[in-house]
Amino acid sequence: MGIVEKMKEIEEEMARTQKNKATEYHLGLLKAKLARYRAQLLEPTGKSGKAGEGFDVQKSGDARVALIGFPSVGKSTLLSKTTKTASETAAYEFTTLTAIPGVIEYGGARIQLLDLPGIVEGAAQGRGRGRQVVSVAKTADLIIIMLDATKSQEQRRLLEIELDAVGIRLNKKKPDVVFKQKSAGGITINTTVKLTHTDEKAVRTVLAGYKIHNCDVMIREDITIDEFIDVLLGNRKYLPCLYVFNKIDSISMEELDRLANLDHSLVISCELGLNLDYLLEKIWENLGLVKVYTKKRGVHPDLTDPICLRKGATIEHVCHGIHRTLVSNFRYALVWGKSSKFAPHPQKVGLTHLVQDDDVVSIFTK
Ligand SMILES: Nc1nc2c(ncn2[C@@H]2O[C@H](COP(=O)(O)OP(=O)(O)OP(=O)(O)O)[C@@H](O)[C@H]2O)c(=O)[nH]1
Ligand SMILES: [K+]
Ligand SMILES: [Mg+2]
Repeated sequence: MGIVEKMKEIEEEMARTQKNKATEYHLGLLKAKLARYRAQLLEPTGKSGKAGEGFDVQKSGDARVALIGFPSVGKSTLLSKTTKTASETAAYEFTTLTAIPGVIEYGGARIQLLDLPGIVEGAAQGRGRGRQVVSVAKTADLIIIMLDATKSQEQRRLLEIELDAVGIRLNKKKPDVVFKQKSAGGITINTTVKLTHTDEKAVRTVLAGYKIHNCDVMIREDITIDEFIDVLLGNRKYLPCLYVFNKIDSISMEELDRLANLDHSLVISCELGLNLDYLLEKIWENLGLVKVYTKKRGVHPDLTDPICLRKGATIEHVCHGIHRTLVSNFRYALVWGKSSKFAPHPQKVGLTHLVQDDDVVSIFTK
């Protein structure tokens, strides 16, 4: 029996099993088993390139955004409208058959936008090019789930299931759980909050399911058992996601209003170019990019060519952005802007200083 069939059997058994106190642990075990099979399913199967890479597209620029959606929702139209790259668009499904990268230039950043083939239900299990598509999604810094505003809302849930199946968690933080495996000493479970979605026994059952008999677990958040399994497996990707409803030229104002107000959602029309600027703004915001301008002694900062960094970046990252060897000759830096505690005056800082958006930085070397 192949993995997909085995998974199907477990899913069927889970569906058959009534959910109550008595079956909770059995269901927990089944869930753990299912998650293990899913992981196996995603193991690379030999020749087709790098592990889980899917399509062979080089990452470039400051961040990568992946366009995920059913066929013909307008993904390629969006790429063609927001970048200099043209991707074939047509009224028929599966027009796009491979990954097509374009570059969005925004706020001094170069953001790689990946147009991808449309995916269908069962993509994660290998239907169509779905598995490749969802693998590429895992390499992105932001996912755009593109939806056809004229079609049923069911689309969104189906896409979420596909991404979930490959370990992508959308708009979620990594659960606050510390898990440490040991070679002896049994299982210790500590909790700092009251668990309302699961309990210690369920956690122990799952650990048994993974044949883990010695470990320390510290739970610092009211997690579900699924979230605990995520921590255990460890290879989950927690990514921001924007739900973009396209083709609003073809829906009523009431419907438009409703969609625009959903969480993490916005509405656009690629065809009419409606709201595309707002989309770019939201992409920037959700990527959490920070731009820093550099300044040489005695001259004005170069405002045309910022260095783009991730939120949480330090002066050390700025140095790397300028030159590879700068860090080894580093003496101190002066920073102007939001991160200077003497703003509007500069602050003298070291390599570990956190920079903020729009800071100006001067590096002084030995
Ligand atoms: N009404 C309307 N149609 C649009 C809009 N954007 C795209 N379309 C149309 O939708 C159809 C599909 O567009 P594509 O860009 O090829 O869609 P896709 O998601 O890339 O499709 P696949 O590559 O097949 O997965 C084309 O006929 C487009 O002209 C829009 O904003 N409004
Ligand atoms: K199409
Ligand atoms: Mg396309």
